[in-house]
Amino acid sequence: MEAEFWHQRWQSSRIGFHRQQVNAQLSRFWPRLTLPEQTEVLVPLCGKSRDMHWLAELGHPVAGFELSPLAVQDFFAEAGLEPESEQSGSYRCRHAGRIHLYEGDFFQADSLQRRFDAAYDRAALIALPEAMRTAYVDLLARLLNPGATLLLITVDYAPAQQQSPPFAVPESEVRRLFEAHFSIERLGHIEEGQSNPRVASGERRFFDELCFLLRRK
Ligand SMILES: C[S@@+](CC[C@H](N)C(=O)[O-])C[C@H]1O[C@@H](n2cnc3c(N)ncnc32)[C@H](O)[C@@H]1O
Repeated sequence: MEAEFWHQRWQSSRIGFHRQQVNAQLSRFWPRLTLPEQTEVLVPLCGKSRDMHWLAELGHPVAGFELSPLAVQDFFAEAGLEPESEQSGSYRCRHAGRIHLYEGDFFQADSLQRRFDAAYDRAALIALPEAMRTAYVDLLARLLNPGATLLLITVDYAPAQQQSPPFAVPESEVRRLFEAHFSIERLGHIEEGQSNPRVASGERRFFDELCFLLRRK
């Protein structure tokens, strides 16, 4: 999607992807990664996700990347935090406690010359249209050290829509995109069923949330 699409979504508060609760598959499966608490976690396309507070509370430094200044501002304000701010390469970096949010285009992240041993993607890959996904995966492969782990959460639903996010990214697509650079294990699968309004209305046949553990080769 174009940057303007996301800026408009934040400006008009059309952020249906944002959750008040920590993602259930994150809290269930993160312990499987058995990461030392000092391991910094890369969170691409982070929005104002509360999952970042959860990771920081475990002791992890967190490096989030987010296009929207409004999202970054809200993230800290809603937590009652007053971040410090500094320029870091082409990014404005706002940080408080263990959490650093890099404001700008994640696709420029190479320029920081940073590498990570862990990453968390919830609603980042599925926010990108098909044409951008290979570039996203290639960038993740460059940013993650060999042996690094990525907890990836996607959605799969039918009938799939092609025009706007969230895009359906089934297991076959995850394997096609990542298998050159990562080993892949599917950890979990939540069927929203009738609790999803579009399934309940008959507009969609199913809506599932998938969770994968990927390890950089
Ligand atoms: C679907 S939302 C998911 C946000 C977050 N991961 C969550 O779980 O709530 C996608 C987010 O990515 C941001 N975004 C989109 N393209 C981006 C880019 N190129 N660089 C950084 N952030 C981007 C959008 O502004 C939006 O906040």
